[in-house]
Amino acid sequence: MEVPKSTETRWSRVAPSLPVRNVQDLACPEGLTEETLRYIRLDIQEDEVLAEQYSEVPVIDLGKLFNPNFAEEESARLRFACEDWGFFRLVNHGIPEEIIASIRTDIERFFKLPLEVKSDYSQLPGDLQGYGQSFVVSESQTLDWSDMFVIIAHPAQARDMKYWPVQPHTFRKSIEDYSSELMKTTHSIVTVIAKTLNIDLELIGDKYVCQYLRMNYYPPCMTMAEKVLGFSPHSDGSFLTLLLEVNSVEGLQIKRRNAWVPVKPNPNALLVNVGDFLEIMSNGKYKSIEHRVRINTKQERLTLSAFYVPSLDGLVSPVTGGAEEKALYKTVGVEEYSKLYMSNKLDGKRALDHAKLL
Ligand SMILES: O=C(O)CCC(=O)C(=O)O
Ligand SMILES: [Fe+2]
Repeated sequence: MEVPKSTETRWSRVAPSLPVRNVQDLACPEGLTEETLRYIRLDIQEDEVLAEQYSEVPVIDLGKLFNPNFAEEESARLRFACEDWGFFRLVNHGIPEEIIASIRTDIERFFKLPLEVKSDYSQLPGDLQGYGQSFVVSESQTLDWSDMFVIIAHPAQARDMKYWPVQPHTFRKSIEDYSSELMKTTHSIVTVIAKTLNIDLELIGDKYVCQYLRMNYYPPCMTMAEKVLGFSPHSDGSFLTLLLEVNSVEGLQIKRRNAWVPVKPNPNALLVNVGDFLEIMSNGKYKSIEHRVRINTKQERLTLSAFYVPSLDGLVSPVTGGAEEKALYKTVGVEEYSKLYMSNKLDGKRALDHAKLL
């Protein structure tokens, strides 16, 4: 897969950084201060939370997708998951346990480093790479009760990176190992997705060339957990996203039939979701679903999201099944769409709504 060299610098124009406070450093105050009060959200949707649907997120077994005895049935389940939920749990994903264990440990260690050390990482060259305050966030995220560290980790691009974080000292290896394993897993899923949509794999080939790893840290908040959000409601501006729950503290909720469904962490699985570009390409058959993160009163939540994004030069068009199926989306330029996604010019709508044909 070709990865355009210019991607890194162009991203800084697509997604300029907004200054945000380091939330972990606010140190879960016992009382409210002026600084923490600004995180109180008046817009937390009071939609129903359906805790009883907790365990219903579809589970897909990657092994079965490639086992001739089960492939047909499992692919049908995958199709249902993408159509009806936009999310699924991936079990039997094939990533060696040691690799997952190392990345988990290193992410935990990373967020425990003193603020000065982590902040140094925000000065690293490479635009889409940085920690906390100086890093790219969209306008709606400036009030999020969380910190993040993002790194471009597509193996081909990562090799060109000259400066890697040196603490924890195994960080680079953990990231590289996880990243390349995950790339293989993603390729397998995409192969099946292409089949279920009856789309030539070649047509999808350039839709998941860039992999961005984003480590999320959601500090607990004793005094006002109910009033803050770790991550504002959003759908992902990716083709596909694969989430690893670094620890098992809950918080993620997904929108389903106008209610929020909490997702129970599963240490042995990944959580996969359809992103905006896949919704467009599937002409709306597969859904890029809104999700958000709530905050815990006592425990920190740690996750690692991997976003698979098309090359900035590319275009994404809806693929229709023939003359009788009308296109419901415009063809979008990836760069232009990403700019819109990151901007605050969405008038309360999602970027995806701008891609829909009326
Ligand atoms: O941390 C989570 O559970 C969700 C993160 C997420 O939605 C994202 O990174 O886009
Ligand atoms: Fe997300």
